Amino acid sequence: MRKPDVKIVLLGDMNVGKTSLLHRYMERRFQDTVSTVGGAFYLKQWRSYNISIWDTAGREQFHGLGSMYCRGAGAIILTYDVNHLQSLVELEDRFLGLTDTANTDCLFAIVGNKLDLAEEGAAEDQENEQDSSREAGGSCVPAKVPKQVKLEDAVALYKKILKYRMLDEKDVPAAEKMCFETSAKTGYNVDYLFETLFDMVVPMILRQRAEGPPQTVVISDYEKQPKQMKSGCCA
Ligand SMILES: Nc1nc2c(ncn2[C@@H]2O[C@H](COP(=O)(O)OP(=O)(O)OP(=O)(O)O)[C@@H](O)[C@H]2O)c(=O)[nH]1
Ligand SMILES: [Mg+2]
Repeated sequence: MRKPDVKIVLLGDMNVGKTSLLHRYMERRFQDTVSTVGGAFYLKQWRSYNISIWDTAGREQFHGLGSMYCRGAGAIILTYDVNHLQSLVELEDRFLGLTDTANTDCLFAIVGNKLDLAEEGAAEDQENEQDSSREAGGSCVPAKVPKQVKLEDAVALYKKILKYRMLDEKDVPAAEKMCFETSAKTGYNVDYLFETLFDMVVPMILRQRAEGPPQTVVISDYEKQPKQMKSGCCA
């Protein structure tokens, strides 16, 4: 298997559409999903770089695995549902702590998915909506509901994340650049989300290559690893 140059992880509550976003990007379609068990990963070649993208389970029972998936991540996509405020709240309450194991220069994107179901999203559907509604199985169009989460709420969370990670706003990409609204169903903004992040992680890869492999072993990191990791899991 090709060795990934960088790791990107999708985190967020169950049902927000993490798996659907990845399917839309990797397989170019919207299809039925089942709630993810544990996690799964895709390998994407972007220019000459290999990027692993990890899909995680939002269900509470898999919560303990989250920090393991985030270990060494170069970017984390915190995903919520624009029509479900609690899913944004959960990002701060339940998921942010899992990112402690990510790289110190890890990038954060905050993504509000299911924009097609929100009233404000109606005008933003892309030309591939026609295709996706056919794939989704017919003419039944779900009723639109007022959008519960505003983009400014996501921007506020991004700023909280910077505080939590003790980062200065001037050293990281601006909040407005890192907060996205998407629809896995219509494809709206999905390529833009992933490809913006890919472009941003390339300099990290180049920096790592220039520095070469780490010369030291951090014993405390080793001790924190779950026992099963010692026998060759690929995370
Ligand atoms: N209308 C609409 N439905 C979506 C969208 N994205 C996902 N869904 C639906 O929402 C449900 C959950 O989607 P998943 O992608 O399985 O959600 P998940 O975040 O991976 O959930 P877990 O694996 O349980 O953490 C499915 O019924 C999807 O078809 C979207 O952009 N628009
Ligand atoms: Mg899933």
